[in-house]
Amino acid sequence: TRTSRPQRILKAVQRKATVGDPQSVITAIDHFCRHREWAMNVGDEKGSILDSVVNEVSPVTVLELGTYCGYSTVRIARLLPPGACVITLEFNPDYAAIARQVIKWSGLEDKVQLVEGASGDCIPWMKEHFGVQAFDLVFLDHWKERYLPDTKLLEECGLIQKGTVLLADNVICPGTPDYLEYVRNSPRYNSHYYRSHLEYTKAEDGLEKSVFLGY
Ligand SMILES: O=C(NCCO)c1cc(-c2ccc(F)cc2)cc(O)c1O
Ligand SMILES: [Mg+2]
Repeated sequence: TRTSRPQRILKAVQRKATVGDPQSVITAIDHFCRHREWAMNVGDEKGSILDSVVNEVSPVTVLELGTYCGYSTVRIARLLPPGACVITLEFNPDYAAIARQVIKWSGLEDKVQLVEGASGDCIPWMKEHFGVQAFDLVFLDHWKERYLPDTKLLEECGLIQKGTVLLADNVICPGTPDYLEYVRNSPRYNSHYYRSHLEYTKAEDGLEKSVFLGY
């Protein structure tokens, strides 16, 4: 049977990127997805906004919801200082298997913990299992209907504390209307919309950054 799209993305990384060079992995995936086959990576345009938020927050612990092929995991991890790490959750085992290899090719495996499972099941175990107090940055990029319930679950588990920054992909396309309404109307969040485009296209999309103000 045919290879999968994630397998073809990994092949492009292995053909075009240099082992241990995260930027070359990012460039190889963006080139493949722009010129060969579209895929749902955050991409270079929104990726630059992600970079600027990571640099502004200088997080010690990052939670990424939705790994896919590991493109944004590599973007985030390449900016982290020694001792900082990103925990990334992926429900789909085929995506997780490819992401592990992409992350390894980039040489950033020491800064990444990839967890396979459903966010709703894994989040309640984060504190106990990973010794996490609270996340400094959460990048939401998984099933769009899970953004709001998982944000509420993170609040209930005490994994979001005063100053925690939530950065959500795809708030326009495919769209996360209930999540947007919540963070924009809640007195406990300060929200800002970064207007951009759906990865590798001219369609509008954007990132919503929401800072938790505490209770
Ligand atoms: O579903 C998504 N992510 C979770 C996967 O487990 C996702 C989808 C799309 C997209 C797809 C189809 C289309 F027509 C437009 C957008 C884009 C993204 O950036 C995404 O993150
Ligand atoms: Mg996305």
